[in-house]
Amino acid sequence: MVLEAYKSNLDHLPEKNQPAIAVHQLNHYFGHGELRKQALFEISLEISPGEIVIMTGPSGSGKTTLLTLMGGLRSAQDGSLKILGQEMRGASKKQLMKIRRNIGYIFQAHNLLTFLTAKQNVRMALELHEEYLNKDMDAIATEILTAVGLGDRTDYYAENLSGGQKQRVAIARALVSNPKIVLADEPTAALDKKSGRDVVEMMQKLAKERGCTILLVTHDNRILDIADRIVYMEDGRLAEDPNPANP
Ligand SMILES: Nc1ncnc2c1ncn2[C@@H]1O[C@H](COP(=O)(O)OP(=O)(O)OP(=O)(O)O)[C@@H](O)[C@H]1O
Repeated sequence: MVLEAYKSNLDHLPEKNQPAIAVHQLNHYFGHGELRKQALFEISLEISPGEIVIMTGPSGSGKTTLLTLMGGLRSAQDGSLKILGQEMRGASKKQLMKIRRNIGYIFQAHNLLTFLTAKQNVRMALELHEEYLNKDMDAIATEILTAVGLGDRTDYYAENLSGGQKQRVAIARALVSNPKIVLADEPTAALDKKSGRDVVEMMQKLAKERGCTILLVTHDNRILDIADRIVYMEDGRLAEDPNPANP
């Protein structure tokens, strides 16, 4: 009953008015007792549906911690964190799972299964969603791989693809089920300048076509221009970049 109510809450989400991500006074701590260390301090941030936000800032400033909290990959401890209207603090495992199905994840180490083909890697993401089980998942996987420029590589094993191609497969895999949110952590870190640029432009294009919200963590100044907005993290605190055109 509760789950049903929650499902209908998600299905009828007033997307235009409600932020995709709403963070309010979020604190996060690692360790216990004397070793307890605060990593995030009073973070507040709202991201609208369809918005592309880049988070940047020095190493160790808390970017990955915040991203994994938003992805429901670690538990929110203090403050409020709403993803697609669902409060993540105190959420049940079921609620977290439901939210995770609406999120695509792209990490630096693309995490492809190297013994599967590009198409099989993308298909796996669809198999997690009941609504695709009766559909032609191979055709859907092929379509998105073509959209990221890999139409002629669908049957290549991931281990035989270049770094840039693997990252494009990871993008196809993250976006194939039309997630409402994509969280990307340093998606260009392992790529040369041209491949990095291609990959983020691909993400930007697919996200805009599909109305998907993107939060992307990067140190890569060359890709800041794809963002609608840039936020800056330092020492666990967040600030809107005062001058995003000249990082
Ligand atoms: N599992 C953990 N246990 C203890 N401390 C942690 C843990 N994960 C992160 N930290 C600490 O929290 C702080 C923020 O780390 P985080 O990885 O979020 O930073 P970051 O901005 O993503 O850094 P980078 O750009 O290097 O990835 C750092 O001081 C880090 O040492």
